[in-house]
Amino acid sequence: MNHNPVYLALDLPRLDAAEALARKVAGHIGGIKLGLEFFCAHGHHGVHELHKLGLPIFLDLKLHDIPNTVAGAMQAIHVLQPAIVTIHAAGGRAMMEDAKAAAGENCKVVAVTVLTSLDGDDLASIGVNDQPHAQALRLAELAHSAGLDGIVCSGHEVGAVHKQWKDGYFVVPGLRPQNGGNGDQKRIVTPRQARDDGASVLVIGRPISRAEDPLAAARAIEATL
Ligand SMILES: O=C(O)c1cc(=O)[nH]c(=O)n1[C@@H]1O[C@H](COP(=O)(O)O)[C@@H](O)[C@H]1O
Repeated sequence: MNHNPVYLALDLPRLDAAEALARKVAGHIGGIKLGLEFFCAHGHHGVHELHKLGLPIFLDLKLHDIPNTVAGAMQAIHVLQPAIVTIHAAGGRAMMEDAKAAAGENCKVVAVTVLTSLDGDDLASIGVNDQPHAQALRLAELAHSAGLDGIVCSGHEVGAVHKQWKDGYFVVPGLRPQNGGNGDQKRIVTPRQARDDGASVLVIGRPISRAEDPLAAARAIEATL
């Protein structure tokens, strides 16, 4: 049986609504991604509740602080048994090394390179003069050398990153089916293209959660993979 690479991003303010949505599409996704909105609202309790569905949990906390603080945060979430946790590659090598060392045993630690909501102009405005592609590759190399399991990047970069890091674990958000609107995302591809280019995990939120019929949307995405 093929492993379903889709992790549903549950960016919803209400716990009952998040649980209901996850339950509805559970047969058509491979895991659940709980991010800042969910974690700030529902914390450990919310994660324990979603664990009841029996799907792997991706805790997208995008940690970015001094090494000691990030390592402490990683230890504090062992009890939640996440399958994947995100940190920011821009936190630097020492932060990434210490985060990995502090992670639970079966937890993949992946570093966000360049957010999919940013383009070249956004990078220039924060003093990064490279385009997203070059910056994502640079941070991927740093994450690799720091001993992480993989990175988060857009579908525009995943093919190139895959070529330089053969056994990396690549999380790709910013996915839109053929007929989907961008919203706040600037570097998007289709789920199928990201998978074909080497994505290990496809993060999909609004194309399912905001669809008129989320179950039909999840099924339609699954059928393209
Ligand atoms: O780390 C992430 O998951 C992430 C990184 C990134 O560069 N871009 C990005 O959109 N995400 C997350 O992926 C999800 C995308 O949601 P949708 O745009 O609704 O599919 C959100 O939960 C974001 O927090």
